[in-house]
Amino acid sequence: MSLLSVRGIHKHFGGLHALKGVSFELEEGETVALIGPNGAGKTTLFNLISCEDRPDDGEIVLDGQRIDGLPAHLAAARGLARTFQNGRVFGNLTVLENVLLGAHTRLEDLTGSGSRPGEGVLTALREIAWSIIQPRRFRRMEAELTEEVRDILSFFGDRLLPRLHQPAYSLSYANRRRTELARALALRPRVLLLDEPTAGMNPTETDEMSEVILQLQRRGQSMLLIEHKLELVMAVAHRVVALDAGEVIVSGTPETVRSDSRLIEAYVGKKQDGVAAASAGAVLEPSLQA
Ligand SMILES: Nc1ncnc2c1ncn2[C@@H]1O[C@H](COP(=O)(O)OP(=O)(O)OP(=O)(O)O)[C@@H](O)[C@H]1O
Repeated sequence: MSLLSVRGIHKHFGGLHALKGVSFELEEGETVALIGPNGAGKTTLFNLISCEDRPDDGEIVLDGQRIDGLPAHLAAARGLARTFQNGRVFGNLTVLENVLLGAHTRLEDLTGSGSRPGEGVLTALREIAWSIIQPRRFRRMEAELTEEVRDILSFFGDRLLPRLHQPAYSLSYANRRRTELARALALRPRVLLLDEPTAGMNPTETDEMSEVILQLQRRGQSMLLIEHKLELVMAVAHRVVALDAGEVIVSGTPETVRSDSRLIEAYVGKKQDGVAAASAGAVLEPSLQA
């Protein structure tokens, strides 16, 4: 049984049929890259898998259980964590606080508080009460979580650790994106969804992120990755699923997908008749930006 199964997903936005029966699998420990030109439906698919939106048809199964249509916080509790294309951190919180937020779902499990949308104040009161009733246990847990945050931040070398207590607004763009990824990792996700983790990064930062992804892979982390940079896809993906206009046009190993004429067609927008030697790699390097 696959860790994540996406089966026959359809999504409409008014008259636009954004996803047309998309299916693919993610196995335990695998990194699958979702590629495709702008507007292909990649982010829409991420929004459905992370349960920020629900499909019109089809099903999404994590570890044998359907998750499509669940509230997003329950999907997170089942082990889905994501990062966003534009990077989302809380500017006024420190790096430590931002990453601790990622562990919040697990903290709730321990305290039994289990927040729901609209219950923010009640949840906070319950947690404060809990910390007063069991201060030693709470402090121990906090110390353990802080240690865990340090461990996660060490993935990024000395990029974040020395900045543990700095507010996120004072960080560079690349460090804010690293902080966001660290927060997702603090959830200890079964499946990590990375939406263009190197967008806006320079080549050195991109190489570093590629190394982080490979490190996560070695630890057995299962990942779905949206990425336009072909070099990064080739370096980290076990398999590639290429979308165009809401449909899977080709899937397979990076090498086979890269040289598939359907991918070239999707990006270039017309048949490459007579271009015998062309491969998607040759046509699309250095990035898959449409
Ligand atoms: N909330 C929405 N309302 C209306 N249309 C939407 C909405 N979200 C996405 N779309 C449309 O659905 C299609 C797929 O968009 P999506 O953002 O998923 O593509 P993408 O492959 O992620 O593109 P990009 O690489 O540019 O991020 C596009 O035509 C987009 O305009």
